[in-house]
Amino acid sequence: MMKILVLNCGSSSIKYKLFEMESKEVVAQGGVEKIGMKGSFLKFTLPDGQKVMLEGEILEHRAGIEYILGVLLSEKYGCIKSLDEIEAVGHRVVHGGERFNSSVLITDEVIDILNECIELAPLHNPPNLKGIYAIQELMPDTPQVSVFDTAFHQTMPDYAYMYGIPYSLYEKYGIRRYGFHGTSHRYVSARACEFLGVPYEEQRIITAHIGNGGSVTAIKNGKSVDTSMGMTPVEGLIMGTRSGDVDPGAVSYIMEKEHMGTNGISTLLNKFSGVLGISGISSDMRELEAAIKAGNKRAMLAMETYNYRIKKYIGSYAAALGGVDILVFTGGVGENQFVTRRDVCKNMEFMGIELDEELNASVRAKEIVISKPTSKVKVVIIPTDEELSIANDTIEILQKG
Ligand SMILES: Nc1ncnc2c1ncn2[C@@H]1O[C@H](COP(=O)(O)OP(=O)(O)O)[C@@H](O)[C@H]1O
Ligand SMILES: CC(=O)OP(=O)(O)O
Ligand SMILES: [Mg+2]
Repeated sequence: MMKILVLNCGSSSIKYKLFEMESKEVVAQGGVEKIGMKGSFLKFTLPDGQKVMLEGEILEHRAGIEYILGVLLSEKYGCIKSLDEIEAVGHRVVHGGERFNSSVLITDEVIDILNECIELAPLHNPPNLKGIYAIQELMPDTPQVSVFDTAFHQTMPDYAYMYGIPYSLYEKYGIRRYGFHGTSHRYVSARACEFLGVPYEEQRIITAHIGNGGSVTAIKNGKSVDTSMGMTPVEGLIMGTRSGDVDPGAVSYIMEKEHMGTNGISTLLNKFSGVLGISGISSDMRELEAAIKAGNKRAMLAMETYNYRIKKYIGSYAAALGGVDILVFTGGVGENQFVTRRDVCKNMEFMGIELDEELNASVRAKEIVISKPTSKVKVVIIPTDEELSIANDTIEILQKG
């Protein structure tokens, strides 16, 4: 029985899923949170759905992974007898720069390149690398695979990824659009075509991955041709705590007025902006909805701004693609929150989008068509599964040898 461990190592957290690959079943899942902080813990879900939380002093990523492996092996909560049962480990790696257009087996050379990519993603790549190093130490004979957020978007044409700044900055520092969430955009777009029974290589698809972070991607004939996130995951949509598009002139103005340095402005735009920043309430759409119901005006404004930005990206990508065949909603918000889907699709009949509003309001988190039969654009919900996609890539790379 072939098992694959998938790891998503963030700055202070590690999420994991262990897959049984014959059945594609998740046999264990959970995560470590608050690494290096007070009150760190490991939380996981047992096969019967029961949640368990174990506190522990988890000072760094290696300790977190050791803790996870310990639980997988434990008599009480475990599901494996030996680490040898884990055939390979697949990692979510955020930034692969221009060097990777698909998933790869991790070698010393790959690790060197990942280290070079740290400059492009200082918040994301270092913890990803820590996870890779920890597995090298704890399971030295187990192959590891790196699955990049950026890889799927490497097919973008140059005119879509260039910024309007001096070309020398692209040459010197690689400043360009890279795009993220590629594993999700690739998975849901392909899955939508399977579900609808149409050939992936012949569709114009817009995928809206709307979770805590969010991005919209234009996909033509199976290839990403544009995406809303940029050199970093802060561009594009308004997100839970990230600003999305802001006039660069406003950024330098804020820095001057508020006496902010580069760290200050980065924290402001990444952690205190977006839905949280506008509403002053929360980054979580469920809490925003509750506040709207209670009559909070700024919560309402945050929601409208958020939905409007998604609509604008869909309109611009329809232009980029020369029309749309399929519109996919995914991610925590895209799958669950019907209000966002409804408002984004409102008054879009001119471009062939006719949402079945009643159906839309009654469904969540399952594969379903939510457009009317007469709608030229098929609007679908496809729950994303980045971890399964990473596990599938990992197996594929192993089998290629
Ligand atoms: N039932 C729901 N209704 C509305 N929004 C939801 C619901 N469940 C989750 N969300 C939203 O989805 C977000 C998490 O999305 P997710 O894709 O899981 O994020 P990430 O993977 O980036 O952490 C939450 O912050 C919340 O705003
Ligand atoms: C890369 C990235 O932005 O990921 P997330 O939106 O899941 O935080
Ligand atoms: Mg996400």
